[in-house]
Order: sequence, then structure tokens, then C-alpha cells
Amino acid sequence: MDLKKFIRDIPDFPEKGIIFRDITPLLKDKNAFQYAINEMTTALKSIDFDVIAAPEARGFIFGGALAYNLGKSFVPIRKPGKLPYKTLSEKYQLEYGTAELEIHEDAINEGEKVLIFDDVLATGGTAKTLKSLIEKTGGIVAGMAFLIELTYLNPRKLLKDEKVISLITY
Ligand SMILES: O=P(O)(O)OC[C@H]1O[C@H](OP(=O)(O)OP(=O)(O)O)[C@H](O)[C@@H]1O
Ligand SMILES: Nc1ncnc2[nH]cnc12
Repeated sequence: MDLKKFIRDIPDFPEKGIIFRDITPLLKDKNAFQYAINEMTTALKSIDFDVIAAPEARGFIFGGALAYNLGKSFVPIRKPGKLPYKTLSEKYQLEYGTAELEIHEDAINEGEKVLIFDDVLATGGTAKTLKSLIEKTGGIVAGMAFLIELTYLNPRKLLKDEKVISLITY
């Protein structure tokens, strides 16, 4: 199945000059959604890890399904003020502005192998921040996987030495 057919390009969203890759048509089509989850599930079998960590909001949609499929636990990384226990937090830049993410300080056990999942790898700013937060908790990043990679933004420049998987590239 050509998954790109289910990604809609929205020019100038949320700012002028950005081509937003909208995943909602893929989510709307049950066969495409299931195919994407199954393809990613297969791809992730090549990585040895214990836990999937994913950021709010779009990362949760796929991260939870993948963790269930692979029999792994799931760690939510959230926008500020949403997690109820003690948190570690980092501010960062993404393709369209600045943002901040938080993780519970006890979310990951010392030495646990973590797979980062997100829907889009754009500049790599979010992924780099996720890695840093996970390492602060004592976790080890075993790999990173994305539904979509925007190669024209050179995200892998920020992710040297990481194992990176993506299903759809632009
Ligand atoms: O590689 P980067 O340039 O950092 O961009 C990628 C991030 O941007 C989007 O998240 P956004 O913060 O827009 O959140 P959302 O999932 O809540 O829409 C996307 O879901 C990734 O997390
Ligand atoms: N161009 C883009 N489309 C969708 N999500 C994104 N996150 C960062 N850049 C994005």
C-alpha cells in the first residue's frame, strides 16, 4: 500500500512557508491505519527495546498501538502541566516555533532500553529533546521510529549515531 496517498499536504499551516503533512486521512481509513501500524510493528522487531516513549499528541496515537502490538510498556511525554507527579522538563525548537515537553522522573527504570516513536520527524528538535529527557531518567535510547520523515529539513544531522526508522519520506 502506498501510505503517501493518505497524507494530505496543507500549505502555509500553521505558518506561511510550512507544508503541513496531515495524517488525519490515514487515521480515517481503517485499512491504511492498520497497515501503517503493522508495517511499523514489523520494522521495530529489528530493534531490542523494553519501552516505547512517545510525545503528546500525535505520537500517542501510534505509540500506544505499537506498544500494545509488541507487548511493550508505554511512557507518555507530555506538554507542560499535564503530568501529575514530579517531572523533568525541556524547552526546544521545532519546525514552527518553540515548545516544551515533560516526563515523570520515575517513568523509566535505570538502564531500560527505550524506543522513541513520533508521527513526524521534521527538524529533529523534538526527537533530540525526547532523547535528552529519557537519558535524564536513566533510560538508554535504543532507537527512534517515525511514520513520516521530512528529509529536506536534514533532521538526521541532529540525530547522529541514532538508529532511525521512517516509513514515509519526503
Ligand atoms: O522534528 P520537529 O521539527 O521537532 O517536529 C516534529 C514534531 O512536530 C509535531 O508535534 P507538535 O509539537 O506540533 O504537536 P502535536 O503532536 O500535539 O500536534 C510532530 O508531532 C512532532 O512531534
Ligand atoms: N511539516 C509538518 N507537518 C506535520 N507535522 C509537523 N511537525 C513538524 N513539522 C511538521
